[in-house]
Amino acid sequence: MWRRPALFSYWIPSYLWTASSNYIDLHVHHLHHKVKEGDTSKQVRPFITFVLGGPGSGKGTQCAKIAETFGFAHLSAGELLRKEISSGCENGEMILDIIKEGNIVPSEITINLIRREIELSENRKILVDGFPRTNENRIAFESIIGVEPDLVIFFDCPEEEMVKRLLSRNQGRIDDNIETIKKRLEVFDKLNLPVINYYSSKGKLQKVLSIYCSV
Ligand SMILES: Nc1ncnc2c1ncn2[C@@H]1O[C@H](COP(=O)(O)OP(=O)(O)O)[C@@H](O)[C@H]1O
Ligand SMILES: O=c1ccn([C@@H]2O[C@H](COP(=O)(O)OP(=O)(O)O)[C@@H](O)[C@H]2O)c(=O)[nH]1
Repeated sequence: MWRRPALFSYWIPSYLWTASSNYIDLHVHHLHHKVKEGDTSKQVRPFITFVLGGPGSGKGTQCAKIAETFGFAHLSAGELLRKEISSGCENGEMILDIIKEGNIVPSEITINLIRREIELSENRKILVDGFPRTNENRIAFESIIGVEPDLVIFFDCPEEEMVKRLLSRNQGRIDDNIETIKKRLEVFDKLNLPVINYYSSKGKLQKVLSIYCSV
């Protein structure tokens, strides 16, 4: 999909995360071959960061902070799917039924939404929040988009804390009820943890303890 530029003209950073009692500080440890400030060429391969974690672990909250602090574009897969539902498009009803049950939307639908956003964005530093949810999602992304993520951040959070946060999220979400939350937690354990383990084995995973993050 993107022409890989001669030599590496995209970011290959290594991040150092420091967790302390009530905040997380993200330090750029060193940067090699940094994309020049203001380089918005769509020909440059984007620097892709996947942000994973259980439901309510704080992915959206922390992505907003990372995006603001470090100038990333923030694409939330769940938000893109919810927009599809409210747009009344042909897949809307099917997506709604799947989200209500805490299940996973077919890869092709989610990936097409993510791809469209990446293509529309001038920003070459992209945070993909809440995707991939399954190994099947991951493999489909690699095959359709043709790239692997440069970095994967995992917000690790105790289950009881996630439940507490989701029940007080108060955003009127159809899936923030105890029955659907139980299902989402099961799906996370069964399908998303293997993705997290996969990226850990590839040396791409940065684990952050969510209880030490500030809102
Ligand atoms: N570190 C935190 N401490 C307490 N509450 C938090 C924290 N991070 C997020 N929250 C709250 O928990 C809820 C879920 O967070 P959110 O970022 O939406 O999670 P996710 O995107 O992983 O589902 C939100 O109401 C948010 O304000
Ligand atoms: O790649 C994705 C991302 C989200 N979802 C669906 O959208 C819901 C909400 O996801 P989101 O990331 O917004 O919230 P979280 O469950 O992490 O709180 C999930 O339970 C899934 O049903 C999906 O099917 N594929």
